[in-house]
Amino acid sequence: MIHQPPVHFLGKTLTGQPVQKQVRKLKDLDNIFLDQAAFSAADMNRVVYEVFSYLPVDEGTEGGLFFGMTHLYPGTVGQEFYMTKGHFHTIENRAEYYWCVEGEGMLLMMDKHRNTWAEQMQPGSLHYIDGYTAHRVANTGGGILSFGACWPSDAGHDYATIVKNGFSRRLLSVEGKPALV
Ligand SMILES: O=P(O)(O)OC[C@H]1O[C@H](O)[C@H](O)[C@@H](O)[C@@H]1O
Ligand SMILES: [Fe+2]
Repeated sequence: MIHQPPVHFLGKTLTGQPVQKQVRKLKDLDNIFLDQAAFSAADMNRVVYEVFSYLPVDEGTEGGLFFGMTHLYPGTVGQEFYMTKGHFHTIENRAEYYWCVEGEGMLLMMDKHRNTWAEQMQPGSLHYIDGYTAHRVANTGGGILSFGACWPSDAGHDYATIVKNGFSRRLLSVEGKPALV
């Protein structure tokens, strides 16, 4: 039997059934940004990013893979660029790939010892995120940053550790340029 694949990935667009769309607004990113005054003054309904996910197996399936496309909008809160919440995986040893399709950004990674480093994202850049490593993406450009992701379906997302302790370094816009401080 010959099957048509159910999902198509054209440029930065993921379409077909079953693709799920998740929208994250500023109000979903409480306790993420450093400048709480700037955060409180901002429009909480502002969309920061959208994630389109292809989840062909149930969440938690050992050995399965998920696929996602994230569109992260440009913007800042205080001196910080719009960024994803960031997470460790609940099953800590699970790795992930990110790759940049469009735009300019920075992938922040932090290991269990709280060492933080960053990789530059530009169209075509491929990023291997090892297990035990928290990951967050910031949009440092003037347009949409689109990146793909592929991760194990049993990895899970541990957001709580990042909401509580953050990353050990922050990516700030200093004179319009990204600086890890
Ligand atoms: O989950 P966040 O930290 O908000 O990042 C946004 C999303 O980025 C990628 O698409 C990941 O693969 C998703 O698992 C993640 O949900
Ligand atoms: Fe992840």
